[in-house]
Amino acid sequence: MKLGSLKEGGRDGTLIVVSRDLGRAVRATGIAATLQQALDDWSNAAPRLNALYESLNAGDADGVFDLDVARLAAPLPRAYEFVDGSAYLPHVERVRRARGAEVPESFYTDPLMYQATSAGFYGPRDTVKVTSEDHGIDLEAEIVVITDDVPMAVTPEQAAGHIQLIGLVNDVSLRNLIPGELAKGFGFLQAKPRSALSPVFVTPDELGGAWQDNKLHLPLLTHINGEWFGAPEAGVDMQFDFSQLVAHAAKTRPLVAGTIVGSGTIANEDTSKGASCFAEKRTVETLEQGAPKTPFMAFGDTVRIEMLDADGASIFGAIEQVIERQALPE
Ligand SMILES: O=C(O)/C=C/C(=O)CC(=O)CC(=O)O
Repeated sequence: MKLGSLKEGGRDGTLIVVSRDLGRAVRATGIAATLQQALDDWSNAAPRLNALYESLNAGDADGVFDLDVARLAAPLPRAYEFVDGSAYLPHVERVRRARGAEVPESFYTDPLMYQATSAGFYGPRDTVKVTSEDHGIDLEAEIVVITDDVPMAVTPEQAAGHIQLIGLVNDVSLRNLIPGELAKGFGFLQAKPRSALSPVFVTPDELGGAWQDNKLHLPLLTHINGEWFGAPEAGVDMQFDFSQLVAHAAKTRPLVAGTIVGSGTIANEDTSKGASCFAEKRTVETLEQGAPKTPFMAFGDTVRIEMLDADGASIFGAIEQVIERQALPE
């Protein structure tokens, strides 16, 4: 099934069930007011939501309306946790090379992960607000999974059973703030502002054969200002699958229902697939042409991130955002 949230009813939005073709929706009133509420009681809520999804697709649900993506909040407008991995080593190698840092051997056996911002997510059409272009405005196109309650110290095999929903994220990154911030040794803060989530999250069964071995085997498409930017294969070069990433996050603490676990920026060894962030594109240009040619994003630029199924249909809907200057408070 496919689930989203309307920008109505409070800070956590209003849960809706969305048709497979993303054209229609129905409020999940009577089952759960918000997606977080549904995840808190997933074993009861999921079958009831799924029954509503089936009747919506069959055309016999009540209260159906046409879906307007502009009215959507992020499916989880705020979440208790967002932990973001970095499972695609070609990305790690390139961004580190760009700032003259080494890739330790342990990164190939022990997932890299940080505690990201979850207090507020942009909706799929919300503008990205940044105070200055000098920050080096970048996107990171990624896949996320959403868990139910995960006990502490689960194995990857056990963790796999706790992956309930899958979606996309634009992990907005401010590249010029990263070197100084990471040099302090405490991790990202100012360099990782709010991220945007896809219009809908979907259950793994919605992905058919594309969801295998806890990886999503499809390309993730990014366009910048309407131009193709990249379509790396998400099932290729993923060093750690989602069950390993969830188990890693849960090693010393339980994860609460609604925890969002990110894959890291989708990247392939094969540079002909393009990039999912400007930092990588600039590194490839430096290697091939001696210097980066493509600037980071500017105010007014648009980013579009989407994944299509084998028939060319959008699975999660598109994240489509304009970069906008945030005025300073008076
Ligand atoms: O090491 C750096 O300079 C920056 C790293 C990231 O921004 C990585 C990150 O957010 C995780 C990922 O997308 O793979």
